[in-house]
Amino acid sequence: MTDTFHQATVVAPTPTLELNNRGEVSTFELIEDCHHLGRDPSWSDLHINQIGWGVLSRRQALLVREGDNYRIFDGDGTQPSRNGMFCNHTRITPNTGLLLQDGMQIEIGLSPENRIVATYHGLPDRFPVAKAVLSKRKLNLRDLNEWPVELGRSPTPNRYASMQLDSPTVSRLHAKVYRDASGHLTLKDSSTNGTYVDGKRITRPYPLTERTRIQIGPFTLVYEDQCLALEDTGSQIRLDVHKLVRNVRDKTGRQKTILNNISLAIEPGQLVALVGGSGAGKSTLMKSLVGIAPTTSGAVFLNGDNVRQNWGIYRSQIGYVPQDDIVHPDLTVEEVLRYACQLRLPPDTDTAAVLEKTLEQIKLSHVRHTFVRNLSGGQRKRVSIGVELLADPKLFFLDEPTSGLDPGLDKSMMYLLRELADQGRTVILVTHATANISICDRITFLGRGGYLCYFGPPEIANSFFDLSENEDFSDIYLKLEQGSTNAENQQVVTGWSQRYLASAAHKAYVEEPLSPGNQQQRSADDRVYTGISLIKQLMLLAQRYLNLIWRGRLSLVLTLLSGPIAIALSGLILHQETPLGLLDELDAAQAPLALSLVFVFSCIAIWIGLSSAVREIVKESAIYQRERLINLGLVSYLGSKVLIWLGIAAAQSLLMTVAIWLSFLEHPVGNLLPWALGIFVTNFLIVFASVSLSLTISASVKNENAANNLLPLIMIPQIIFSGVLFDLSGISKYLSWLMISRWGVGAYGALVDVNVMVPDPITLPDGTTLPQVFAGSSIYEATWGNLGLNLGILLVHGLVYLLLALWLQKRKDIF
Ligand SMILES: Nc1ncnc2c1ncn2[C@@H]1O[C@H](COP(=O)(O)OP(=O)(O)OP(=O)(O)O)[C@@H](O)[C@H]1O
Repeated sequence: MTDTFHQATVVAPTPTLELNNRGEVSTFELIEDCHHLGRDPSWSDLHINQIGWGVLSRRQALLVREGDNYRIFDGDGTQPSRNGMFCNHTRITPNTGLLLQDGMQIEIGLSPENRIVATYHGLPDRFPVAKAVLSKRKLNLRDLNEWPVELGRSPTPNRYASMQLDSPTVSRLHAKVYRDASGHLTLKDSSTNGTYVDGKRITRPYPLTERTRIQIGPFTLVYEDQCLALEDTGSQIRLDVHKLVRNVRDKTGRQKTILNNISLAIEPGQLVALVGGSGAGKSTLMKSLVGIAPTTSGAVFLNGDNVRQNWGIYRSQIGYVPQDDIVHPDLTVEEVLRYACQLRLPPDTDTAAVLEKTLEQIKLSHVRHTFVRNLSGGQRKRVSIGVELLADPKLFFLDEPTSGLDPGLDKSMMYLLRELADQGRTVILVTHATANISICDRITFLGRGGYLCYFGPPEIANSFFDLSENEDFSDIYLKLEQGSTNAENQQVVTGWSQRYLASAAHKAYVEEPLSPGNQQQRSADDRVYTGISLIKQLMLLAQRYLNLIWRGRLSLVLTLLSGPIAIALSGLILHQETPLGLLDELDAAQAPLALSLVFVFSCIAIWIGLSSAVREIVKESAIYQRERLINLGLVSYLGSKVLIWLGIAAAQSLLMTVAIWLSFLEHPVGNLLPWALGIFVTNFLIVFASVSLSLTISASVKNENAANNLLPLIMIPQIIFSGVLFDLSGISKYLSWLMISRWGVGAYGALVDVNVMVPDPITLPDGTTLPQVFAGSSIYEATWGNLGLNLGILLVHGLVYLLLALWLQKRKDIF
C-alpha cells in the first residue's frame, strides 16, 4: 500500500456582485482590478441592457480593487448616477465611495417599487460589518407547517413561524399572517401603533399579494415569492430636501418668501446644525423638515418617502423637541416619562425598563423625583429630549435646545446630541450658540429671506466665508448682516447664496449626495390613531390631569371655598331677612330680594366655572401639539378635562348647598323636588356650562394673557342679560337666551318659587292697582316644565360649548 499524498489546491474564492431586480438576478464575477457597471456598452464591462433594468444608469458604478475587496464609487467616479446608490440609506459618493465587505447590500435607487439590490459576496472580513447592514432576514412561508406567522417585538419563544422586530414602538405580538385552506395569505393587525401596507394603516384583514410592502414600526417587510423578507430595519434615516420654497403673506397682504429654494442632503447618523440670524427661517425650515409645516413647492424625503405623504409611518420614528418645553412643570421627571411612556408606547411595554434606560441616556437618574419646575434650564430640556427618546426615534429634531443655557450646559447638551448621533440617529438642531458647532457633521447657514448660504462641514465654513485668522464663526453672522438698508443686506445674502451654489462645497455636499425621492403620489394617511384604546387614553390623561390639579391644590381649595364664602357673606348681610323661605304674611320686598340672591348664586357659580378652567388648554398648548402629532385623541384629551371638572363641579355644588343650608335659616319650600337636591343640580349644571364655555375660550386664544383678558368680557354680559337687573324685551330678550345666567336664574327662581312670594297688588279706591317692583314672571314659574326647560338648556349650553371647543382644537391639527 502506498501512501498517496494529495496536495490540496487552495483556490482563492472570487468576489461576486449579485444584482437582484425584483426577482430577476444577474451575477458578475469580479476578477479585474477595476470594473465598470452600467447600461453603456462602450463603458461598462459589467454590462446590463435588458428591459426592466432602467433604474440602472448608463454609468452606474465603478469598482476598484482595494486589498482583498473592492471599493465601489457611484457613477463613473466623477459624476453621480441618476438614481444613486445607498448602503443603509447613506448615499455612496463618486469621490470617496465605499469599501465593500462580504454580505453588504447596496440599493440602486430609493423607490421601493423600482430598485435594484446589489449583494457583494467577497472574502469574509476580519472586521464585522455593522449589524444593521446584515440584518436582512427572510422567512420562507412555502413549507411552513405552523400558522399563523407571528410578527412582533417578542413573538412566542421558540416558534419558527415568527419574526422578531425589536423596537419600542412595536407591540409584543404586532401582526399575524394567516393562511386559509386554499393557500391565500391574510395579514391581521393586532397592535397599538398600527401595521401599514403601502403607506396606509390597515384596519381590517389584508390579503397579501406579490410584493406587498408591510411597515411595522421602523421595519419594512416585503412579501415576495412566498417569502416574507425583512427589507429594512429602519435603523437609519436619510433626509433629502429638494428645492424647498415657502411663500407667506405678510401683515400688509404682500407675498414674501421665507424659504428660498433650499436643497440639502443629510446622511444617516449626522449631527446637523441650522444656524443663521434671527428671522432667517431656521424654525420654518426645521418644521418643513419634520413635515409639520406646509411648503409652497419642493419636498422632503425620508429614505426616499415624501415625509408629508408618509407621516403615519414615520410619526413614531421622528423625535421633535420644539422651542417651548413639552413637559408639565408640576410633574416629577419620572412621572413625566412614565405618562409619556404609557401614552406613546404599546401597553405591553416594560415601562420600568424603558424608564431606566431613558433616564440613563439623558443623565437625569439622580433627579428623577424632582419636579420639572425645580430643574435647571438644561435639565428641563433634557426631560423634553427624554420624552422623545422613549420611542427610540431614528430622526431627531430639536429647536434651540441650548437657548438660555450657560456655556457649560451648552457644551454638555451638544455632546449629548453628538452621542445620540453616534448611536446612528440623524440629529438636526436649530441653534444660536456656536461655541461647540465644530462637533457637528454639517452646518446649514441661512441668510435673511430663507436663502441657503452654506451647507457643509463646519471646518470648511471658515474658508468659504473668507474668515481671517482673527475672525471666528460668529463673524459669519456679521458678514451676512452687512448693508445699511434691507435691500442692500438682501443683496449681500443673495450674493453669498449664489456663491455657495457655484461652490465645490455645494457640489460635494448637496448635488452629489442628494437623492431623488420616490415620486409616486400617495394620498396622505392623515388620521390620528390613538394607539391605546380611547377609554384607556382618557383614563390616563384624566389621571395625569388630576395629579397636576392636586399639585396645585391651594388654588383648588380656593376654587372650592370661594362659592361657600360668597354665600356665607350674603347670609351675613341678610341675617335678619328671610329671602328664601315662604313668609306667613307675604311681603312685596321678598321676591326682589330672593331674585337678587339667586342672581348672586348664579354669578358665583358662573365665575367659579369660568375662572378656574379658562387657562387649562392654552397653558399646555405646546405639549398638546406635540402629543397630538403622535397619538393624542381629541375626545380623550377634552374628555379628561371635562371628567375632572365634573368632579370639581359636583364638590363645589355640594359645598354651596351646604353653605346655603347653614347661612339661611329659612329654606325654600321645594314643591317640585327637595330644595337641597334642586339647588345642587342647578348649581352643578351652571358650573358645567361655565367650565365648558371657559374651555372653548381656552381653545380659541393664543396665550394665557388673552384668556385672562377675555374673562370680564364674557362675565359682564352674563350679568347684564340675566334678566334680574333689567327688564329684557325685544332683541335683548333673545340675547339673554345665549346667557348661562338667564337659565341659571330661571332654574333657581322656579325652585325657590319667587312668583308665589309676590303678594296680590294693592287696589286703590278708584279701582286702579299700585305698580309692583316685581309682579312675577313666567321665567320663574314653579312647574316641572319650566324647571326642566331651564335645566335642559343649561345642559345644552354646556354640550354646545364642548363641541365648539372640540372643533377649535381640531382646527389646530396639522394633518
Ligand atoms: N406663517 C407665517 N406667516 C408669515 N410670516 C411668517 C410665518 N412663519 C414665519 N414667518 C416669518 O418668516 C421669518 C422666518 O421665521 P423663523 O421663525 O423661521 O425664523 P428663525 O430663523 O427661526 O428666527 P429666530 O432665530 O428668531 O427664532 C420671520 O420673519 C417670520 O416672521
